[in-house]
Amino acid sequence: MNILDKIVFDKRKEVDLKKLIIPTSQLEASALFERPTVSLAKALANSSTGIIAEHKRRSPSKSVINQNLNVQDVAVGYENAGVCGMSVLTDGKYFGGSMDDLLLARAAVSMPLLRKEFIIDEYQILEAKAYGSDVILLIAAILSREEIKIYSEFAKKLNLNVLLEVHNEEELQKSIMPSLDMLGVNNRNLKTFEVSLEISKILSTLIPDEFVKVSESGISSVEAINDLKNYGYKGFLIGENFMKTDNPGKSAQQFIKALGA
Ligand SMILES: O=P(O)(O)OC[C@@H](O)[C@@H](O)c1c[nH]c2ccccc12
Repeated sequence: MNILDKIVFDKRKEVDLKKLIIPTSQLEASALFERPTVSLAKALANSSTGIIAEHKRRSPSKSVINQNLNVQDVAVGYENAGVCGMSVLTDGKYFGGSMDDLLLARAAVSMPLLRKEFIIDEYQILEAKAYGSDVILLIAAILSREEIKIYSEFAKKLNLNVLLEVHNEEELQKSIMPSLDMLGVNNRNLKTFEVSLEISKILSTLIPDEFVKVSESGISSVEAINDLKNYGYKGFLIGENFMKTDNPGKSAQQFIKALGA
């Protein structure tokens, strides 16, 4: 089993257990379930910087990144820096995140929040909404075209934006459908952890114009962003580069200033 298979194997067990503890009726009764969501796709389309900043304590590829921070401080720091939105890792076992991280971030900021998760069940989409998320991530590497269709349409009905993540041409071709808002190219192969920004460049021409293009992972310089902008990218998902510092908000602020946009 590769790491992605392991994550999905564990995730199925986790979701089955969660369903027994918190039924969907309870999720739907959450006060946040009625909250009007905000669109990350629109924020990116109207932005000249396009930064989506991530909260990530650790990862299977890097082990510990930063375990000493308060998620609310990070969220407020990112928002003050002027990012377009924040990605909050909610997987516990491999990334050290939690649903509480999402809830706490929601309580602290009003910018669009993306629930960064391995979604394999509609239950997790209801959960995302109930904990204050505006956007969900769907990962093409772990879903069939049919599942992507069902989950994205379900998310749209809940007024959530959908970011669909691909890593190669095959995943991209199988995923294109009108119920997606943003197409993200993950520069990191989730099976081998290899990172190359060339993936974003190669796949850029195959993404239809109606989708907001997002480049994800391994981005650590202003030059990389200016380069990717030439390939039509409007969104840039950055985690480690900010999270490895003592003050991710301040790092994001300096980064955005250096972008000069
Ligand atoms: O820390 P980085 O290299 O800037 O990457 C952020 C983000 O793209 C990465 O965390 C990510 C992209 N897709 C994912 C899917 C699951 C978990 C994590 C991810």
